[in-house]
Amino acid sequence: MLDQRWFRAKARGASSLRTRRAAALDGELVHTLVEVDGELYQLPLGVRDHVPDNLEHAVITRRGDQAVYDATQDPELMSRLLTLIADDATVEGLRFTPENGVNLERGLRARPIGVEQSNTSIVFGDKYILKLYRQPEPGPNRDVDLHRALRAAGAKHIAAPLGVITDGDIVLGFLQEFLSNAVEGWATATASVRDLLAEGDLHADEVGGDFAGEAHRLGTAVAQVHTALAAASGTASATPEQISAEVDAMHGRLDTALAEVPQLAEDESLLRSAFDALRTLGAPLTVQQIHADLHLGQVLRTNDGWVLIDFEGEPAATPDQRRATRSPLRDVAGMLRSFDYAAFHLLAGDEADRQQTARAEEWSDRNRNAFCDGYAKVAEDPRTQETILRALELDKAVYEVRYEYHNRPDWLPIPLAAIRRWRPENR
Ligand SMILES: Nc1ncnc2c1ncn2[C@@H]1O[C@H](COP(=O)(O)OP(=O)(O)O)[C@@H](O)[C@H]1O
Ligand SMILES: O=P(O)(O)O[C@H]1O[C@H](CO)[C@@H](O[C@H]2O[C@H](CO)[C@@H](O)[C@H](O)[C@H]2O)[C@H](O)[C@H]1O
Repeated sequence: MLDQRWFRAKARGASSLRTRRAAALDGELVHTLVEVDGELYQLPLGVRDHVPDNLEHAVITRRGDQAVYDATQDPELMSRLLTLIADDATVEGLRFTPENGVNLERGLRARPIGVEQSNTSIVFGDKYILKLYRQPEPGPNRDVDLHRALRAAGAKHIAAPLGVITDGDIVLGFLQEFLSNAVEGWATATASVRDLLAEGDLHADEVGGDFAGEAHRLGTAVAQVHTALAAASGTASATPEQISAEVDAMHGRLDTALAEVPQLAEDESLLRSAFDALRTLGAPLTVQQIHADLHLGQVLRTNDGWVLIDFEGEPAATPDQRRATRSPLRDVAGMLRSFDYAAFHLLAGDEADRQQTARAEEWSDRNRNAFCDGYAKVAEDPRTQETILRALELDKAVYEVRYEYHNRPDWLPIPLAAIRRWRPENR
């Protein structure tokens, strides 16, 4: 577990492991929930006498002739989960439930999605994708609930929810429509930047891979999802106490980042005054349910348009924090930061080449503006709320500084440079 991306407490390690529940779904598939230092993890296990060569990498332990291995890597065992959902089955207290009115196709070949993520996802044929939550929590599951609410509101721009696996009030798995012709926003955006940087003499609007049309459509899609979420679960005006608590939280996140990343110190006062400016906003701040972890890796471009995925919320947030209503501008800020990342990630770690830096800035400005233009077709133009947007972008950049410091130190200059671009002499 310590080697897996989904094991969140890597830095801390693990000192105790306890099996909370083990359910034999059949002779070879054993569903387990284990507690590591009090935190719950989902581990579907395969148990076989003879493990085929292509599953050797998944073996966890052997008991005599029997091997115990990570069942998510075994297409045959995963296909059984789809059959159980299609059958609306209950086995050993686990419920496998299709969404109302959904008839699932059985017998589709399963394959793990293959990318290391916070959870483990399995694709069935080219039709369905099942996300197994590695750290499932008792109580409402935001990803499932918001997909259902958006579906009920007739929202486009999401993948249809098709079924769930539950254990009492714990959602273990979420089956959705698989968008087989989709490509991730991050891949298409960065391909566009690569085209631009390869063409030293051309501007962002002159190269074949210009992304502005896509950024515009993406802005419209995000605003439509916000409008649908507002219709489904309402909006409110944040009280002065709520705003104050949010500003305090921003300062708290900054305190933590400053203690860990010395390079952030020179911009401390810029950051603090951007956060404090929220305390004296002249206008009300509207809050509602939002995506809450939006970036170019959370959007897929299909033949029909953009789709937002993964409504779990911020990875590090507590369940209560995830359920809280937030300003939709937080999602906008996340996406604006992502355009900045896409523009500058190819240059991270290199000596600054002025021409390429200028091109990357141009790409970022062009696509950030196109996104806001697209958003403004459906909802209020985010750029009219400059103070809020600045504070939210900087708060996200502070989060990213810590994230990169711990996970991808080569990319640390990306959020640090973004913060520096807010210095008055650089505006
Ligand atoms: N409905 C879908 N159709 C096609 N691909 C998807 C779909 N949902 C997720 N994916 C792919 O699976 C990856 C992981 O999904 P995500 O919901 O972000 O899981 P995690 O919580 O593990 O990050 C995504 O980055 C995307 O490439
Ligand atoms: O795993 P999550 O998708 O919940 O998010 C975490 O990892 C992201 C990186 O995969 C990280 O995003 C940062 O890098 C992205 C490019 O890889 C960029 O598009 C985002 O704008 C940037 O924030 C995210 O912050 C982290 O929570």
